[in-house]
Amino acid sequence: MAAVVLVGPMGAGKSTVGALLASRLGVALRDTDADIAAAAGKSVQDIFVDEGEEHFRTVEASAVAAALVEHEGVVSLGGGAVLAEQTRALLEGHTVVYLRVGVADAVKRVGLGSGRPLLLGNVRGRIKALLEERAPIYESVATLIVDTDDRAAADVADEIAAALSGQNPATAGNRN
Ligand SMILES: Nc1ncnc2c1ncn2[C@@H]1O[C@H](COP(=O)(O)OP(=O)(O)OP(=O)(O)O)[C@@H](O)[C@H]1O
Ligand SMILES: O=C(O)C1=C[C@@H](O)[C@@H](O)[C@H](O)C1
Ligand SMILES: [Mg+2]
Repeated sequence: MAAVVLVGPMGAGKSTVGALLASRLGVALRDTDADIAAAAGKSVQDIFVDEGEEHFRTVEASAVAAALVEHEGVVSLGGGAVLAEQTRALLEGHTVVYLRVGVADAVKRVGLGSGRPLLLGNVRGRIKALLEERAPIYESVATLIVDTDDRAAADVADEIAAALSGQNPATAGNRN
């Protein structure tokens, strides 16, 4: 079973913080976007273009279910993985960290949005809408919420590692 699961929108830093956190905890990172791309033999973006978002979400739900059971380290989910009811149910009982990010920082971090099919055409507008729509969903699955705006990824990873080891109980355990 996964030790800790990272959720949050595109640009929150799930993959980046996930790698740093895994190294602090001495475990491996499993990133479900990477799993899906490896299994399909093509990028997430190409899966969206060739097979469509609905197909991607079906594959994603299976990839997340497998990762949560099989992987004992850090699991970083794709930004939209929590849209699946099955995934939200599977997250119950896990330590789930919501990496929160505001529109400005998310836009800065994703740049032109390359490789992120849902941002094509209007990066800022799409990010703003996705953050608004999804914030309550991320909050509902989170056992810990960590703000990432104006912070280095290493600092975010340090806070999570400290909270997990019980050094910072004030920020731990705030499941909504
Ligand atoms: N706290 C941070 N401060 C500054 N830059 C960051 C921070 N976290 C991540 N980044 C940068 O932002 C970009 C996006 O980060 P990352 O790919 O980890 O996001 P993600 O949450 O995994 O997004 P996606 O849902 O698209 O997979 C990367 O270039 C990364 O280096
Ligand atoms: O927020 C989203 O819906 C997505 C985020 C990425 O991690 C990828 O899973 C894909 O680009 C979709
Ligand atoms: Mg990622």
